Amino acid sequence: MITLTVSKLYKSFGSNTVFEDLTFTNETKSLGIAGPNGSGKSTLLKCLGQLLRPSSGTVTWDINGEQLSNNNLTNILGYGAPYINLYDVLNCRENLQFLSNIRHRSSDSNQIDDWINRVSLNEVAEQPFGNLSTGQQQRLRLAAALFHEPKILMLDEPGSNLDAAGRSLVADIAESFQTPDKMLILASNNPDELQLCEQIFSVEEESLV
Ligand SMILES: Nc1ncnc2c1ncn2[C@@H]1O[C@H](COP(=O)(O)OP(=O)(O)OP(=O)(O)O)[C@@H](O)[C@H]1O
Repeated sequence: MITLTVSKLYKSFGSNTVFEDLTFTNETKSLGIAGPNGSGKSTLLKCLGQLLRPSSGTVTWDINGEQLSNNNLTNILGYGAPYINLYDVLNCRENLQFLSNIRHRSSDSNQIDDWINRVSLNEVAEQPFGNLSTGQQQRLRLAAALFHEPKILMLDEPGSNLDAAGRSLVADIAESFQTPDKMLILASNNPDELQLCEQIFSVEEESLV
């Protein structure tokens, strides 16, 4: 079981306070982060995923009752978002292979092919990322977040630019995280995506709703 504990989290950019004193615990398998444009969903998700340092406060991860050593999420986190850039000049397979190399994992080649198929990019697998359509790029971002089989998955607006089949893929991915040893955190202002989650945190109301 994974437990996320957020305590007195505060983040500002200069004089712009995005949120202050956020305190909550999530033990459910899937947490949605809701709120209108500019309310701080991405900023909170980045703080939870250690992409951004909070101005103050703490984010703590416990797995099966034990705090994660150094709170280090590196090998257990998958993060998919429009602002996670892949390399334009590398093709789909090369981008995933590059990520695998920097994670020092040698066992990923089957997962790479598997995920390229699962996101239906097999026909463009040899195309440079920069030549893909925006929806195809979003599909590769999902594969990049998932092929190393993370325990914690964070998705920011996962359905953006996706067609009906792509949105259904996101629902399948969310479903696959509904097990006690995993946690999905999904930031969105799309009610259909938020419905995939067991519990919702509103950044506007600064509380679980
Ligand atoms: N790197 C940054 N530097 C300065 N201000 C920032 C930065 N990132 C976000 N902000 C500000 O923080 C606030 C929250 O932005 P954030 O992107 O977290 O909102 P959001 O709820 O995810 O919005 P959207 O629904 O449009 O994606 C906004 O006022 C934004 O201008």
